[in-house]
Amino acid sequence: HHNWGYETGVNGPETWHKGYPIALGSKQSPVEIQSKDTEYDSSLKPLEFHYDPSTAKRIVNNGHSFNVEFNDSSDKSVLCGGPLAEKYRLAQFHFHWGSQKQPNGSEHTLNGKQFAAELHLVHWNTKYESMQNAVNKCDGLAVVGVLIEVGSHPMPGLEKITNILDKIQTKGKEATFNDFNPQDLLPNSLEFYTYPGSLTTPPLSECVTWIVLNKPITVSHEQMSKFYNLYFTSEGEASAKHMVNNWRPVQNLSGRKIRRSFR
Ligand SMILES: CCN[C@H]1CN(CCOCC)S(=O)(=O)c2sc(S(N)(=O)=O)cc21
Ligand SMILES: [Zn+2]
Repeated sequence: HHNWGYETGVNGPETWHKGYPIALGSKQSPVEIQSKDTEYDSSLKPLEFHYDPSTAKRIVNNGHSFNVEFNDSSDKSVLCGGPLAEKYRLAQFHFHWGSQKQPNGSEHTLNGKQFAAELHLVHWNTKYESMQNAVNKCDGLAVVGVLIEVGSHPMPGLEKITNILDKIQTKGKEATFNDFNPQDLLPNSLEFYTYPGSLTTPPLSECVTWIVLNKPITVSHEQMSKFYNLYFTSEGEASAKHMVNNWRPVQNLSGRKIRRSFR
């Protein structure tokens, strides 16, 4: 089952449980967030992003999305505060999106709305030696989810990314990607929702403290369309498949409480 993907009925989310039984677990992600059903928690601290742009290293098409990878061999780029009891190191960020025809591709939905796309900033708990160790601990990862809508204004912080995507069109391609601060991809407000969940792709480990920002960012149609030009498939593969609709549908909350940082 290492050829999981997003092709409905072939290797898509409905088939993942065959290789990863945890797919049927009770702490799966993403989920639908209904603000009215969340609980304001005054003990939640403000989120603190301490990112050093020099830790940005590489951008890679991994056949599922593209990852901007960071050097996580020291505490130079960390997330703390919010619901987190410890410091979490930034390892990578990536996106999930829809397609030209089916423009909605966010994973979390907010008050019944699915957004065009979603950014995931992936961090692992520094009390565990590595990401590998962290993914099998319930407090191993902290992923910040940023909802993305398409509007008339481009997102300046996204330009550096959309301008290099033509260098990593197919699976396995990579390019150097230095001097980038992911804070340039955040909305003005850091109000957030938080709940215990999982990776939204195999291995679907239930190791994630999810932190979903309440406000979306806005990118332009031109910026979004550059995502649709990527391929799931590697160069020269028989049938080329555009990298579109790489999102998992919402999963059952199964009694989980979603807390919010704002009244
Ligand atoms: C395509 C595989 N995606 C995985 C890869 N990693 C997990 C496995 O790592 C083993 C060392 S990950 O921790 O980088 C990660 S975070 C998310 S998400 N969409 O929930 O933010 C998915 C994934
Ligand atoms: Zn993701």
